[in-house]
Amino acid sequence: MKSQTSSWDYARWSVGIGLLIMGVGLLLIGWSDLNNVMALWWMLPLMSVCAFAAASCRDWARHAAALSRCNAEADARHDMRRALAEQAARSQVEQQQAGKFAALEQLEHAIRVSQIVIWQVDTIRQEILFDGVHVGASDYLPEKRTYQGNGWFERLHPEDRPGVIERFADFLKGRTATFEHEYRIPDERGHWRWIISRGFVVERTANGHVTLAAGSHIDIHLRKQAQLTLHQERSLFDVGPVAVIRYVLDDTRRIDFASKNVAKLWRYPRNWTVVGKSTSDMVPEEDLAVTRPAIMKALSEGRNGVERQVRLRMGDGSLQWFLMRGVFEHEEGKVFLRAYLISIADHKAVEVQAHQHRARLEQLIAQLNDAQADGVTLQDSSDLLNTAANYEEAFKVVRQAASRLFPLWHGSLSATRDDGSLWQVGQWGEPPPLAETFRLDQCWGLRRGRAHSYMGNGMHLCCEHLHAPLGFKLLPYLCLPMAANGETVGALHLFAAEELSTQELAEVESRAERFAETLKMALSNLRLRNSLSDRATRDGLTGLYNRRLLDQRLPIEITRCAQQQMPVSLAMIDIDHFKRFNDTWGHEAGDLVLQTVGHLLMDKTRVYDLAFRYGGEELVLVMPGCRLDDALIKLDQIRHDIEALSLSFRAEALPTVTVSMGVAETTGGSPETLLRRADEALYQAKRLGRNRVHAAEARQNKASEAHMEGSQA
Ligand SMILES: Nc1nc2c(ncn2[C@@H]2O[C@H](COP(=O)(O)OP(=O)(O)OP(=O)(O)O)[C@@H](O)[C@H]2O)c(=O)[nH]1
Repeated sequence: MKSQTSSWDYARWSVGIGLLIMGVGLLLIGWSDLNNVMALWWMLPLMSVCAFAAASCRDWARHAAALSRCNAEADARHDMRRALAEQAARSQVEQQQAGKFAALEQLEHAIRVSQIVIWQVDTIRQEILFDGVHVGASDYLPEKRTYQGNGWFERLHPEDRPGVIERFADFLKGRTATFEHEYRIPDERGHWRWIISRGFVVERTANGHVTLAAGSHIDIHLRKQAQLTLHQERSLFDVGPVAVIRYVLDDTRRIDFASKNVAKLWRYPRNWTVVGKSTSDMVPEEDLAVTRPAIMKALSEGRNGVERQVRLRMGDGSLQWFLMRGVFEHEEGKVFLRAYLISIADHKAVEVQAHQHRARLEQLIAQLNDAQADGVTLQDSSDLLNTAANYEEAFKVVRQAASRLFPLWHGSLSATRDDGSLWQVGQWGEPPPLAETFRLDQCWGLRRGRAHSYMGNGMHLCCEHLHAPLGFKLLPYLCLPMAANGETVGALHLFAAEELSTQELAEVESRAERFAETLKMALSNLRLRNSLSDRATRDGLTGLYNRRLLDQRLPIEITRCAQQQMPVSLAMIDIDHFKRFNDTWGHEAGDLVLQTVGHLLMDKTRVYDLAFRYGGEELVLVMPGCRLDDALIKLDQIRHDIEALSLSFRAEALPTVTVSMGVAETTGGSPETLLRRADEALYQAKRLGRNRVHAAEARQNKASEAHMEGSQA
């Protein structure tokens, strides 16, 4: 300390002051008085004492001053300390207060940020005070609001309000220790938001009734929405349209999980379960063959899942389309497929419908194109038919046009004869066995005067001119009558090569009617022309072709058949003992016999065969394409039929009429030789006893033919 004085200082001060007093004493008494020098010796302690005293006095003074200063300083320090203490105390209070304020601010901030609303209920005042950030969607507004009475509850969602009121009443009446409930309140925009409200008791009466309670609201909207969505999704899988199954991707394909709704959705009994079954039990084999490789491919490519359309077997046995979204799950070294399945039956039905519409449209376009092509074909056919000289030419045109118009159909053309019956002009493809001649009433189309369609399903009548053998499966066919100028001129017959629908048959019928329309005028013209020509070519008594026509036609038929490597057989027919008959029964009766035999010949022979009156009672039958053996059989039948005739003239029975026949065959030989050989054979038949058929032998034929042709040359 600077103010402290050491005893050494006192000593220094004492010596100094003593020396000073002694000097002053010497000056006063003078150096001359050395007697008094001794006196100085005693003055020394005195001076020292004086100096000491002086020094002490100075120290005392200094001490006193220092003490005084110290006291003052001490007082000052005390004051300062007190002031500092007071200051510190004040600061502490201030700090405490400041801390409190900061904490409150932080709390308030935290409340605002966390969207917590603090509430306080005063049951005595019947009011609820809210403090904090009002729950809102985006623009939060600080709110300090008091609701009186039920003002707050009226803001709640109507569905939640009764529950909240009930629970809050329980809480206020002390029935529950705390209040906790989730409900909806409106936000600033009027949208409902979920909150959770929790409360606790602050004060209560002696009987337990709450007088003051406090609590908080916390916005749980997002969580609640997520909860609701999850719940909805879960219920979707349990009662909704999506079925969930899981099965192991090994050879068993065993299903180990299924949602509750599977039985209902798949139309199985309520207690039925798919768990434990294999996917093979549910999916048809052909679908499995495609779906399984697709699933395994997706797995091998490391995908998370797979999406397929599959058909599942329903409880009622039907197959229904489903969209399957599968997710792979790996568990305990096994791979499972969790499949979410939703019916796409409606979608598929629409798809099928759309496909049908598209197909129908394409069909219509095709029909339009076909119709245009048909129009061209019909026009061409019409032109050609009008120039056809005879039925054969007409038939060629018809066959060609029909093959183009009805490529998958076989057919036949019939024409009307003078007696009203019909004969087959020709046929193409492979129609069922048909009568070569038939009556008009044997065809339903001709009978009714309109197209007759036969579906082969037992619903339609089959025409009699079809001679389908027993067990023959008759496919759909059409008969289209053709009438012109008030008379039937013929019929077009079309036979399907395969089963077809009613719709398809109707379409062909419509087209065939147009074809028949074109055809009928040509047939009518042809018939008229033929009738005029018949008068020049037919024998007036018998109706058979005359010899002039035989001379024209025989070479044509031989050449035509030879081109197709076919023979022509020719029969010369002569009525036995006709002279005698005439002589006995008269010439008119003889005419009747000739006429009857002529008609029988026309009736009993094919349409291709040509019967001529060669001269007198001699008739000739030309059978193109007919071998000698077949001709013999046919001729013998005719001979028999003639013999079986029972004729009467003027109510008088005529005797049995018999004929003799000689037949020869040629392939490309001359007409004259053929006629001659047939005549020779006839001669033989007469010679052998009549009423018989005699054939020129094949070898002899050849030799004789060669010889005769050689001699003619
Ligand atoms: N009624 C009728 N008789 C005819 C006609 N044309 C020919 N005749 C007769 O037919 C007869 C032919 O007789 P013949 O050639 O002698 O032969 P046949 O009496 O039939 O004796 P065979 O032929 O040997 O069995 C003659 O009496 C002719 O008058 C005809 O148009 N009408």
